[in-house]
Amino acid sequence: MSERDDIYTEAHDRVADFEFNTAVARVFPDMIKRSVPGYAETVAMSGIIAARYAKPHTNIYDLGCSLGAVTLAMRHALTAEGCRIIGIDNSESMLERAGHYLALDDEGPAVDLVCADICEYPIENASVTALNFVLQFIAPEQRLALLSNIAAATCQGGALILSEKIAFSEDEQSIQDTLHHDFKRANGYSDLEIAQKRSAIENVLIPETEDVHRQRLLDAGFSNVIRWYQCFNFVSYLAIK
Ligand SMILES: Nc1ncnc2c1ncn2[C@@H]1O[C@H](C[S@+](CC[C@H]([NH3+])C(=O)[O-])CC(=O)[O-])[C@@H](O)[C@H]1O
Ligand SMILES: O=C(O)C(=O)Cc1ccccc1
Repeated sequence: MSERDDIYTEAHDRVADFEFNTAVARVFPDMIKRSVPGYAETVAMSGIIAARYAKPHTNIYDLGCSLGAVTLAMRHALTAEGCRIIGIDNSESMLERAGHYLALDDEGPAVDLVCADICEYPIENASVTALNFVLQFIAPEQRLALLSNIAAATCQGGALILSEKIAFSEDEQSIQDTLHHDFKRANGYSDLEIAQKRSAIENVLIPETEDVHRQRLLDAGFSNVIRWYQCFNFVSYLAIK
């Protein structure tokens, strides 16, 4: 089992920007489970959706794969013949650990893990791509280019599975934030941990509204966007080419 996330327990005068370093990789399964409401369901359903949209002899991408949770969910669910799964992350600490999990798993199609920036990596012959809580970490001005690359590489009838922390109008924002913080508190995070993590991610994780996400997915070349899951401010979309 993963170690407990105690990264923000001590008080700091100045909280550094959040990074996917070795300390975060070590506690990541605990951190994401206690921080993202519905994370386990999102991962499991990404496998179910990938199986429905995967086409034989295409590539299945997990962009920003971290420890490979979605990579493995897709690997276990796929039934289309001759697919290749490619998990990409630019954090060496994450990928090294993903490699250990993958080595314990031998069920399903071939998986390649690649250490690269997803904004630079060539995506080709895709039927399914997952971006599970990753686009939110890409600079907003780079998001359309990334989604356009994915759409251009995706075959007709293929899909993008996109999960994000999203933003709302002012009134709803404060309700959703309060409920998210209640969720974190119920999972054992103190008010200090919640406040320090909040300032660490402030300039690093940039949420956008549902309208912005939907319009950009259409502009990128997807023809249909549906919301298939929401728990508080964490939402999952299916964009179909
Ligand atoms: N430019 C980039 N290129 C490659 N990787 C990147 C980049 N920017 C960020 N990352 C990677 O995106 C991942 C985001 S976590 C994804 C969870 C996973 N999908 C999961 O379903 O468990 C989400 C979270 O921590 O909230 C990290 O591993 C980063 O290194
Ligand atoms: O912890 C938070 O407040 C989040 O928004 C989710 C999260 C989960 C893991 C790393 C960074 C952000």
